[in-house]
Amino acid sequence: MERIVVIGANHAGTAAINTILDNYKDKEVTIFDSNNNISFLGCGMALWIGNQITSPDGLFYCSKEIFEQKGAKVYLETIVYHVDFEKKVVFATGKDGQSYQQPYDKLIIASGSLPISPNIEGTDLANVQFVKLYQNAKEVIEKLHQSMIRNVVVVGAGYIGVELAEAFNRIGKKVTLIDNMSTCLSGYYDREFTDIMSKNLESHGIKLAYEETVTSLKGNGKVEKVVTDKNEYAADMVVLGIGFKPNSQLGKDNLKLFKNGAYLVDRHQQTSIPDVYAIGDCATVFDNSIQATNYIALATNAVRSGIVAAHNACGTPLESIGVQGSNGICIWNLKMVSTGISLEKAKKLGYDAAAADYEDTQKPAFIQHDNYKVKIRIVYDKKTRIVLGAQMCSEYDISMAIHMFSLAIQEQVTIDRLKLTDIFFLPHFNKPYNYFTMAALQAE
Ligand SMILES: Cc1cc2nc3c(=O)[nH]c(=O)nc-3n(C[C@H](O)[C@H](O)[C@H](O)COP(=O)(O)OP(=O)(O)OC[C@H]3O[C@@H](n4cnc5c(N)ncnc54)[C@H](O)[C@@H]3O)c2cc1C
Ligand SMILES: NC(=O)c1ccc[n+]([C@@H]2O[C@H](COP(=O)([O-])OP(=O)(O)OC[C@H]3O[C@@H](n4cnc5c(N)ncnc54)[C@H](O)[C@@H]3O)[C@@H](O)[C@H]2O)c1
Repeated sequence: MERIVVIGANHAGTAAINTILDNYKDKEVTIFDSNNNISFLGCGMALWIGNQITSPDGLFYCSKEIFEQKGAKVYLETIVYHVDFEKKVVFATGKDGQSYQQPYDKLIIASGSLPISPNIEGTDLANVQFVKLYQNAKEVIEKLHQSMIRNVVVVGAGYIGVELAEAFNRIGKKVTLIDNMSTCLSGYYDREFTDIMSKNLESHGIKLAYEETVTSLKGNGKVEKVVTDKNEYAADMVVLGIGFKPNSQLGKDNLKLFKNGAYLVDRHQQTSIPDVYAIGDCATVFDNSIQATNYIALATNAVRSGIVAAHNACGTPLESIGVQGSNGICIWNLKMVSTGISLEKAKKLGYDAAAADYEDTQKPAFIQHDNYKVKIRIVYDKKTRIVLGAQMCSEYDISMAIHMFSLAIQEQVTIDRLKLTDIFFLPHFNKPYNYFTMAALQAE
């Protein structure tokens, strides 16, 4: 039987493993993961901390037992410390000190990402928290129950930081949100959108500290304050959410790497060494919005890349169709979704880019209930007319709408083709002149 070894069994690894076990019965699958749990949905962390869900049970969708029932060998709490890419052998050590030398015919690396730690004094103080694993969330919740934690400082106003700022505020904590950029969510939206989110955060009592760089964390055993280049903030707990870096420790000396250290992979998820695949947060993606290799750490990319690698590793050629970094966030019922690149990012990348903006209510004025304003921006290249990105914001659930733009970017559709796209009208749902059409018609 062909031997397939998978290193890492979280979202990317789990997708690859289930695809193999469900579709290819003639493979011998061996799985190593250093954690004691798998498939933890990090996105549930803020809901759990903010008491919007009362238990973490629903935040797992797979387990060691499920893999074993499907015939795999699973070693949890087992760290892979070396791979001999020549001899095709994986070396690992279990929590009990047991060592493993596992030969492979095909190797899938799904070693994910690691939280970026700011290089400042005081990160080792008690109550300074990273938030990536189930254990991190559990520890935060236990501390919130045990000790008097009043002031929480969240460093990083990206997706994790904004979601956790809301979560701590929901349970009555005084929250300060710090970011070294001039706004929140700057990696995903233009200012016209992030200012709406900032107003939303402030209106709920979050103190915003943008364009500030944390220089040290102070305290005596436990953290007591955060010092930035401009201010000082009292802190009984500090949460660090300043981004992830790819975890490419195992193959960095043998496999070709992207500029940020992620494993460079082709459209089959294959690395620079044949029969070695990399998926999820440790690997690059093909970004359709810029038609180039990129790094976008999202569970959605992790899952799709896992499926693609599994089929290729089992001999079924399958090409990734690329991604456009579609994402969404919902903070006190303000929903924002985006795909592709923002106008600011497009210009920084040298595109002759423009934005077609529109704002309107979802339904005709004669509908007096559940009729919210929707703000939309379509970013396009003035030269090629191709859609580069889109952003939407509303209290209305616009999550389905962004998928249309995701597909448009994937298929390299021009904004002119969008102008007359067939979009139905029914007053219960939308307007005859809906905001997609009206925005596209604004294009210069
Ligand atoms: C708080 C939070 C909220 C998030 N919310 C969202 C969201 O709403 N939507 C979204 O799309 N994405 C979200 N993400 C991002 C998403 O969680 C990641 O993109 C996803 O986890 C990537 O999956 P992965 O399997 O590639 O990597 P990881 O989840 O990092 O898993 C890597 C696995 O490999 C194992 N491993 C690593 N090295 C070794 C080794 N040497 N030996 C053995 N095992 C090893 C680790 O134990 C781990 O289980 C969120 C992330 C966080 C932290
Ligand atoms: N809803 C979602 O789709 C969702 C939710 C959570 C996480 N995620 C993903 O998980 C990954 C990690 O999320 P994240 O929020 O950690 O990363 P992020 O990249 O979304 O945000 C990091 C933030 O930290 C800021 N920052 C960086 N260095 C800093 C410093 N030294 N001081 C202060 N601020 C600093 C950045 O400006 C940025 O705003 C991302 O890929 C994100 O897309 C997605």
